[in-house]
Amino acid sequence: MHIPKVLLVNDDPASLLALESLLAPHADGFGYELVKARSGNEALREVLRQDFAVILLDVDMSGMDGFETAAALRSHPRSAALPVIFVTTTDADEQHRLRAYEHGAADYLSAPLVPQVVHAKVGVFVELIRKHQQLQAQAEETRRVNAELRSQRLQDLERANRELELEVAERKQAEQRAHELSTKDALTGLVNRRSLIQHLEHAVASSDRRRSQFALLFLDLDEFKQINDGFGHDVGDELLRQVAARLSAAVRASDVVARLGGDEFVVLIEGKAPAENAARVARKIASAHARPFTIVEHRVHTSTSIGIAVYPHDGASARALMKSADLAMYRAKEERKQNIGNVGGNAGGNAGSNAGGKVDTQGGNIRFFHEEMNRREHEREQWTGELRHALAAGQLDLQYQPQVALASGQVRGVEAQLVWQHPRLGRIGAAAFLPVVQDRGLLERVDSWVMATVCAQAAAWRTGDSPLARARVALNLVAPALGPDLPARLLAEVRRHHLPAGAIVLEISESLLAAHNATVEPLLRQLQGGGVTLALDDFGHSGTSLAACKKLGLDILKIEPGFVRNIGDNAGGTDLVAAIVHLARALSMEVAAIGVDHAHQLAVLATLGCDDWQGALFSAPRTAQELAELLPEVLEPHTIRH
Ligand SMILES: Nc1nc2c(ncn2[C@@H]2O[C@H](COP(=O)(O)OP(=O)(O)OP(=O)(O)O)[C@@H](O)[C@H]2O)c(=O)[nH]1
Repeated sequence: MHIPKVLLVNDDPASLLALESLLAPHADGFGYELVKARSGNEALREVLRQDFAVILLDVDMSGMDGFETAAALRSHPRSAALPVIFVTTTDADEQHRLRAYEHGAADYLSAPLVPQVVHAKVGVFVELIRKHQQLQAQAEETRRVNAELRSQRLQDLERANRELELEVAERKQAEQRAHELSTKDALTGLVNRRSLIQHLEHAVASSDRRRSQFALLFLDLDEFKQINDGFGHDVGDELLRQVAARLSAAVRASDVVARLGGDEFVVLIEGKAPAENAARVARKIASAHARPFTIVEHRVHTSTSIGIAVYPHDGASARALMKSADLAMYRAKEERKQNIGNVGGNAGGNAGSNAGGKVDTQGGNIRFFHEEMNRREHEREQWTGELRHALAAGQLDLQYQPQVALASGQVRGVEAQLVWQHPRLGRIGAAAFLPVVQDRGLLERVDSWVMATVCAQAAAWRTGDSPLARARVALNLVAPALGPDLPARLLAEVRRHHLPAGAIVLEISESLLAAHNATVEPLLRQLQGGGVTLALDDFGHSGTSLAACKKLGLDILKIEPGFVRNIGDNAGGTDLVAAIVHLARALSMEVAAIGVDHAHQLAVLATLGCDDWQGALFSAPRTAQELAELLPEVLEPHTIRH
């Protein structure tokens, strides 16, 4: 607390000293300080500098008198409330006294000054300021304490909040852990048996609601026990983990992969065509197992037996379906064992096979619970195996069907068609095996062979004096999609054989375009940039719009045989072909008709302004050898017979 101060103002030094002397003993005793000012202005300066409890102001000062000084003090906010005691040495009248009060006097003293009176009056104000200071100090303390309490409370709240958040997070983590423990397999992180049953029951309910199907794959590693025994349990564990990873990589994110325990796994496949998808996934899994696993310094070979059951055919409940899939897996395992027995009794198993003598089962055996599906799967496997063999054994060949210009009757080109000299079935076309063989890698290898053979043949015709020296050669692909590397593969063959632009035509099916419009466009541009002509095969077969043909910038449109067959019928078949020719013209595309077997069809096509045609009426597809033998007779300008 500050020591209270009392300001004495008088322009007469003697009076000022007298007043000071009068107050000094009291100031010492009462604990306040005296400050002197010798004019009104000096008093004003002092009150701006320091705080006073009271001011004793002489009224009769020369220059600025006491009243003027008081008025100035009142006008300043800092001193407006400062109590003023007027002091006068003259014997003031009542008028004078009133004037003083009008100027805001707190009190009035006139000569002769009685010390006790002056002490008492000054003491009141000093006491007042002391009380005021005390109150201020208390208020300050209260504010400080309040602020402290607030901040303390805030800190307490924040701490409590943090503790609460931590507890919530810990509880959540614990719940998550508990959930994982109850739903996940600890070794592999896959869905566990308990959770799989729930997934299955859910799948059953949703399948019943939608009247849809779903498939269950039951997998068991072959001779896993021997791996455990041969390499140790830790290697066995790591193998299970790696198998889990390969399984997860082989399926879509929406499929459920579970470990039942031991070396048993289950994959649940929902969505469209679950049986077909299951077979595909099973093959993918089997081939994923065909690659060895690297565990520490070991290269471990394994394979898996897979049983497939489809809901609701093969089981009316989750458990019944599991049983069927398990049974199918068991049969797959039995078959495998029999095969191994047949191959040479290498029942030494994987540990033995890891040492070198593994019986190649393509990574596993797959068996449907349902016999019909098994039959189909078996058929598919057989065709795939035979085609793989056919490619290696040179059983594949190409036949060429001439394409004739309608206006001139000249052979403009040939369309290469894949044929297979099948050892059992004789010569068969690609249509016989394409729907069955789904091994995309194999089909792409067949395409590579077709591209290389067609380009080599085209080059051979061009170098000799063959009537086909200027013919363009069209080829068809067997793979179900235009892979991103297809242009590079085909153009490499074109360049290898020094074929000029326009020598090779790639026939693209409507289905090939339909599925991949956005990704296909740049591939088509790349092919055209490399001099390959593009034809849309079998137009009208699956409803490609002409606008799409225009957008894709195709060069030739081949009208499918079904339309050609209907030429001349009474149901507007001719009009339909006329409309197609007309629209193709409008899009600046060449038009060719396929499957022209009768002269009347040819006559109509001629009147419609079709560019080329191809069909039995001119020639069936023939091998290059056969074509050469038939030359020149077949390749003479053709005469249209009406
Ligand atoms: N490393 C490891 N082994 C396990 C685990 N759980 C079970 N096993 C072993 O896995 C083996 C399962 O063997 P089976 O599937 O019955 O037999 P297999 O040797 O695979 O023979 P087949 O299935 O008939 O080809 C047993 O030897 C179990 O001891 C595990 O968590 N880790």
